[in-house]
Amino acid sequence: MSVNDEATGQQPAAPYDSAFLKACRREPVPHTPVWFMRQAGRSLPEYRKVREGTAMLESCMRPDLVTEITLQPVRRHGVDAAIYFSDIVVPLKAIGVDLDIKPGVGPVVERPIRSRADLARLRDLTPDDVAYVTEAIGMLTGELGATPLIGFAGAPFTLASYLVEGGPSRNHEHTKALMYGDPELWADLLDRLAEITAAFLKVQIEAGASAVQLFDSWVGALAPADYRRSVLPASRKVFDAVASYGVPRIHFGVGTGELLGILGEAGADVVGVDWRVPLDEAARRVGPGKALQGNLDPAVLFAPREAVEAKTDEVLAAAAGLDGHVFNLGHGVLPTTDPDALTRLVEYVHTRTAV
Ligand SMILES: Cc1c2[nH]c(c1CCC(=O)O)Cc1[nH]c(c(CCC(=O)O)c1C)Cc1[nH]c(c(CCC(=O)O)c1C)Cc1[nH]c(c(C)c1CCC(=O)O)C2
Repeated sequence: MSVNDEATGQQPAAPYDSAFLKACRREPVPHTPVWFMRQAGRSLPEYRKVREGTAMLESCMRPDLVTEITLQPVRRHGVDAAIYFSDIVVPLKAIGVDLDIKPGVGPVVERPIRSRADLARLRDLTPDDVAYVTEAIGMLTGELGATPLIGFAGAPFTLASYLVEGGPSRNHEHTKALMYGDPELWADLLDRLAEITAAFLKVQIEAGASAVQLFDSWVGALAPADYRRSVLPASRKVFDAVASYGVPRIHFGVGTGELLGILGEAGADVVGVDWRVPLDEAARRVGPGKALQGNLDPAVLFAPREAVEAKTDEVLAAAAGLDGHVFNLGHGVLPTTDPDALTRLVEYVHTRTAV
């Protein structure tokens, strides 16, 4: 029996029939589905316990740990989807980029990529490079039963920002210097990253992921014209490469209010929205034919329960007229969030939206 059926004793239906995938396909749902970006991670004591003594990247390569950590938030919160436990830099590590994830800092790249010679170091990703992903997803889909698994990857711009800066960056100055200063090298770098990303998403879908999310977390740093010229072609290439599988494709970035219309053009079926733009306004900007995902401010979870419920009602009211809504936070779960507040939130959204 799968993790979510133990409570009900019901026979699992297929992930295809889940509220999450129905909402992504803009079909009627029994309740608004909920999952949280970064639901698997530091807000959970059981996560900290199993991660003890194992470095982040090493845990991503251990199918037993990946399976356990991915399942933890499904068991605890009853979310409508699992997200595969990994990190956006895992495929880069897999092709030999000398990087590490430093606790409290994020991904750090030993030798940043800033020249044509550096670019030559980014080789193709083959399924054999990430055999542990195929193995872990096989284990996971068995355990998850009817609960869908979301695969993910970092989008070319966000990956490039780590590779070019050499680590996390507030202003992305080296990244933008390359983008404006050597457009040809920039385009080749993003194209290379699009190929690696597409290959990584294909591995996850072929292993059993029911949907994929492309995280372009830092793309909100760009003006719309620069996004259109210098980033959109690479993101579109990723979405096109996985279109034929027919699994929903989600596209998310932070601070993308001014980009929402163009983000829609990259090809996703679902557009993720941070908390700065209400969902009804986001729907006008994205245009018809796409579901939306979001968008409660993750910091709201630090307020008393009544305030969380009031802010959740605002999100649900703005989502009322949408053609497909997946409830999520506007960005990842903050590490010091009370896990019980997340469990209550799932229950609250399910109750308020049950038909
Ligand atoms: C930009 C980005 C990264 N990684 C990711 C993004 C895009 C999402 C976003 O915008 O938040 C994506 C990511 N990273 C992780 C997941 C797991 C799945 C999930 O639960 O969402 C996902 C989807 C695990 C992780 N990735 C990381 C952790 C923390 C490491 C730990 O627990 O020791 C986890 C659980 C490390 C990481 N990796 C990265 C950062 C900024 C950090 C945090 C650094 C820190 O504060 O320690 C790069």
